[in-house]
Amino acid sequence: MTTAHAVDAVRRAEAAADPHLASRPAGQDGPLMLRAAAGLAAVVAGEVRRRRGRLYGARVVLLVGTGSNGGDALHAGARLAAGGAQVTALLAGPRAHAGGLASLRAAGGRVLPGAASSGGPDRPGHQDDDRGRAAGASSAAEVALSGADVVLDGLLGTGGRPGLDAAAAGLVAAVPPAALVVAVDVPSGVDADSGELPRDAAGRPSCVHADLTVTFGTAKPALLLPPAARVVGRVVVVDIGLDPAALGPAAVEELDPEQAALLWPVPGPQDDKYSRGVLGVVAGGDTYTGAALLCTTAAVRAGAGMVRYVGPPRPTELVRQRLPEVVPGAGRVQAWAVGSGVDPDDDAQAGPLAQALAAAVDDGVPCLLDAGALPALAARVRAGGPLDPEGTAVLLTPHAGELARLLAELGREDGERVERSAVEERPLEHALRAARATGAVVLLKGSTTLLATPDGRVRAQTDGPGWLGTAGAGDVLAGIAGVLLAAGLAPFDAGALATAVHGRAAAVASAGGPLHAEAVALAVPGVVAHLLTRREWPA
Ligand SMILES: NC(=O)C1=CN([C@@H]2O[C@H](COP(=O)(O)OP(=O)(O)OC[C@H]3O[C@@H](n4cnc5c(N)ncnc54)[C@H](O)[C@@H]3O)[C@@H](O)[C@H]2O)[C@@H](O)CC1
Ligand SMILES: Nc1ncnc2c1ncn2[C@@H]1O[C@H](COP(=O)(O)OP(=O)(O)O)[C@@H](O)[C@H]1O
Ligand SMILES: [K+]
Repeated sequence: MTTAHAVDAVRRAEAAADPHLASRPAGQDGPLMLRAAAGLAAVVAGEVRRRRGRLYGARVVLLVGTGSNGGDALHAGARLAAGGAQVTALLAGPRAHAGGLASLRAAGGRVLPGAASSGGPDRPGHQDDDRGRAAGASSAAEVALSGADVVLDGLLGTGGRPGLDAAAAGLVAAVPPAALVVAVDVPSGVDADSGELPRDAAGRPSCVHADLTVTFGTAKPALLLPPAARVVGRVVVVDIGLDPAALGPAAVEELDPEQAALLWPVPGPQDDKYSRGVLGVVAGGDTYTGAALLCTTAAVRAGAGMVRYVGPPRPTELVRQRLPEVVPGAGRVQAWAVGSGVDPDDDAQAGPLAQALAAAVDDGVPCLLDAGALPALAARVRAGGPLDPEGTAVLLTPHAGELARLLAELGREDGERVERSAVEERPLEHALRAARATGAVVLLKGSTTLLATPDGRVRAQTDGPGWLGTAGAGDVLAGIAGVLLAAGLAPFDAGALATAVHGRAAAVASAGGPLHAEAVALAVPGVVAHLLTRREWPA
């Protein structure tokens, strides 16, 4: 499991690991920063050697803010300079970390003012110009950056307020596209705890876009969470000697292949189709017949003991023709997956949908509620309050637009409006809110899919290629997750595992090019076989 811890928890663990942390005089840096810098330098040196053969002569530019994040970059820069790299530090602020500066200078590195508006490294360069645009980099900084092979972003770490000031933004804008951008601890500008990306006046994310993030002790939540996950690149965690017990429980988790393989239900000799789990599907209708096919195909391919399809004659006939394994009509099930491609005004599907919801609420039958089933849930919660998370196993699978509508529906009496854009900008806040308000586990779909429980546990999965954003992909996810619910997995596990397998199946179906939703469903058995036999995802 990849885990991330909140900034507060990291600070407590750092204080526990180094009791002298707060009292050390400037310039005398303790073991934690020196380990962080050593680990950072080793990762960067390895990456440079992989790319250009050797570290000697590589042009490394450090973007240095005023805090300890800049200190890490400067100490790492000193090590890289000692290894033969040409290292230039560009100072974004009026001061920089004393110990780091001394060590870089001693190793032969250069130190330059970064911002155009600053007269020297000792003068502030923070003012926005009168239109609020970035102040731009100094000409010396522009020259240094234009030839950089590697840029280390040490502007802001866990002590940073979200967003870049004008001086920092000017430096970041001058980073050449070909340079390898390595974020120190977190890409500067992101909100380390929430994963939110502040925007500049033109609406663009005001943060560093990294190819690689080297983080210390444990990942920070933003490295796993949407929307920040898309600006962090590959994440490498450097061990700096923090005690896991001092870190406490993770704020965010991501399933890795070992966990996924352990969770995936494997039938034994004692099993039959009923013990493995029967999934009932209420999906599609006379309009969206495809949703019925995609959801049931995914369920069959994900290894359901049995799939029952409930719907009007036209989709039922299509399912019967294409999937001889599927049993038409309602009956006993171990879980329901309902709502994918169901028009909330479809009278034919309203009855089965309501029955599945009632079975979930009254009898605790596990239930996935997607798309067209979400309004019925909102109505149920408005009438009867949140579901009991102990007595029910309900997984909601909205995309951002559906989550906005669900929250608006739940807050209708208060006249609340929730825009899709607000969910996209602050997905963690909205997913947690929906989980608390409904008593269900919320799976918020997107390029990074977020899972939140009513008691505040969070997982984030970034497994699929952008090609997965295609019509019907959500119906396939519902089929996979439904099978896992029917096999007895808790909604939080079923949702995360289904998301991971769905994303990896999309990668296989895509092989770098376009895919269609059915191909994702068809790729599921191969991905699961690979996972179970090798404990890793297919390449
Ligand atoms: N404390 C420790 O034990 C360790 C800390 N480490 C490093 O220290 C970092 C945290 O250092 P700090 O707490 O000094 O914080 P930062 O280095 O993140 O920055 C804090 C400084 O930046 C200024 N600032 C904050 N937001 C700003 C913004 N938006 N624009 C301009 N200036 C802004 C603040 O006034 C402050 O001077 C970590 O991310 C990590 O890189 C590592 O060396 C590992 C050990
Ligand atoms: N940019 C993206 N990168 C990776 N996966 C994505 C991206 N956009 C969407 N997805 C995934 O594709 C699926 C789309 O589901 P959904 O929005 O319900 O579409 P539909 O209703 O057409 O099936 C979700 O699993 C989502 O996580
Ligand atoms: K940084």
